Parts: sequence; structure tokens; C-alpha cells
Amino acid sequence: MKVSVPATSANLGPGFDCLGLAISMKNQVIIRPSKFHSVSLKGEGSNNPALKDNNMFISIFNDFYHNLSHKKRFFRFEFQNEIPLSRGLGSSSAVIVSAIASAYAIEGIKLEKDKLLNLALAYESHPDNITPAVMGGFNVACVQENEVKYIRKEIPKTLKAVVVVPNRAISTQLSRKTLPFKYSKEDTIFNISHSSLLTAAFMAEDWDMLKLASNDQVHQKYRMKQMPELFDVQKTALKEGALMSTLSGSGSTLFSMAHTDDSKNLEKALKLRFPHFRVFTVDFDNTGVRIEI
Ligand SMILES: Nc1ncnc2c1ncn2[C@@H]1O[C@H](COP(=O)(O)OP(=O)(O)OP(=O)(O)O)[C@@H](O)[C@H]1O
Ligand SMILES: N[C@@H](CCO)C(=O)O
Repeated sequence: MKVSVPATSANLGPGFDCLGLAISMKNQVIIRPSKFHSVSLKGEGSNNPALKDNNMFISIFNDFYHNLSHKKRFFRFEFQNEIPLSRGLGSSSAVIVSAIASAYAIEGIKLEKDKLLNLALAYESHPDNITPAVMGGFNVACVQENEVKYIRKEIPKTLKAVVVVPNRAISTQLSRKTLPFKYSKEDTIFNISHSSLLTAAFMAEDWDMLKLASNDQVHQKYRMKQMPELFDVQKTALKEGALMSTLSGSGSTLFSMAHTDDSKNLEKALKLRFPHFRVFTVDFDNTGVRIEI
């Protein structure tokens, strides 16, 4: 059985904790029955011993599997990770979503995507990452009485994501601690208006509106101060053809969106200016979690 989940970019500037989209960088796990428990890791995080000994996937999988099954079975888990860890590309959401989906699938129990999304919410309280991880595409989401309410839109194939991934990890928990406790009325109104405009721009496919609409006063400037070079990355991306350029999730990745025809030049300019960072141009993902039995 194989489960794959895409990376995500949350917030998209002003849409703090409510806007997010899915990117075609995937974490995949193949699970086979085995005589004993074993794990193999390839790709991102494969040199991190904590992922073998104390893996978040295994512990969430076990929580669900032991509830769903009365049989004592062992499995071999083969992970192939494309999503960099703690870089703001939804690595934790991907793990949560794939672990829950796998526990149901291995028992042959059908799990609707809406139910999967709400089960994932218990482990990741920000719906802007888990919603696109499950559903794919662009999503506006909010939580009401422990349920995610969302509206989704496909992202056209004529657009690409260009992501700049710094070598420094930033944990979401710590990154949230850098944010102010209270915001002014001006900053609040600024973000509501820009986030609304950004959502409308995605829905109407009005890509020229993204540059203005993706401005934010609530989180990026506080978080990016921890790594000031990110301001240069953002400025360079916008100068070199990006339609928008925003801190991805809680950082440290900078996410940019571009027309396919402009994306190669953008990638080249970013690689030239920031040779010490990894730069990837990837498609958007409109599928979300995929399960193959
Ligand atoms: N492939 C993986 N296998 C096991 N655990 C992982 C994996 N990827 C991430 N994790 C867990 O998730 C943690 C990172 O979560 P965190 O929320 O800080 O980052 P993120 O999800 O990449 O960022 P963001 O939520 O801003 O998009 C890691 O420290 C690790 O515990
Ligand atoms: N909206 C979340 C995304 C990371 O989970 C944040 O910015 O902290």
C-alpha cells in the first residue's frame, strides 16, 4: 500500500492561519506486512536519526491502527521524503495526514477526505496546512466547533511555484512565539482587506492582483527578522517576475508564484543571487493525499 501527500504553503502573506495551497513536492510511504517492525528512510530527513527512532508518523499510525484493528501485525515502512523538514512547507501536516490515511487504508476501511481532515485537526490546529495537504489546490479554511470549513479552487497548470529553501530550519512553535500578543486596528484592517482581495484574486484567476493583495502586516516582518536575508529573497523574486512572494508557513522557505513562462528566469535569478539556498520550481498539486492499495 502506498500513500503520498503534497507539500503546502500556508498563509500566502496576509491569510494567516486560513489560506494555503498544495505544491507537487511529495512525501510517500509504502507499507508492507512484515515479520517484524522496520523503517527505511530516503530523501529529506534521512540523515536524522530521530526520524528512525522516534518517528511522528509511526506514533500517529499506531494510535489509529490500534483503535481500528484487533490483530497484532508488524509492518515495514518505506519513507521517500521530498518535503524539507521544518522549513514552512507543511512537513508535519504531510506526516499527520499520511499516518492517519495509512492506518485506515491498511485495515481496508474507507475514509472520506472530509473525515480525514477533521481527524488531522486534532494533531495540527492550523487548517491552512492540513486542508491543502488533504484536498490539493488553493484553500480558504477556518475552524468551527472542531471542524474545518473550507472552500477550494484548482490552480491552473499555467502557473508554477518557485521555492527558496534556506539551510536553517525554523520550528512553527518557536516562530509563533516571535509574533506580537496584540495587533493595532490598522494592521488588523490591513490584513483583512488584503486577505479578502487575495482570496478573490485566486477565485477569479486575476493573477495581476496577487502582488498587491499578498502584502501582510501580521507575521512576515516579525518572523523574517530572524533571518534578514529573506527580505532580499522576497524583493529579488518580485523584481524577477514573481506574481507574489511570501514566507511559506512559519518559514524559513520563501514561496513565489509565477507564470510558467517566467518561472525558469525567476529560478535562475534566485539561484545566482542566493547560491547557498536550494531553489526548486515545481507544479501546483490539485489532488492532495493519494492512496494506492
Ligand atoms: N518526514 C517526517 N517524518 C517524521 N516526522 C517529521 C517529518 N517531517 C516533519 N516531521 C516532524 O514535524 C516537525 C516539523 O514541524 P513544523 O510544524 O515545525 O514544520 P513544518 O510543518 O515543516 O512547517 P509549517 O507548519 O510552517 O509548514 C519535525 O520536527 C518532525 O518532528
Ligand atoms: N499558519 C501557520 C502555518 C504553520 O503551521 C503559521 O504561520 O504559524
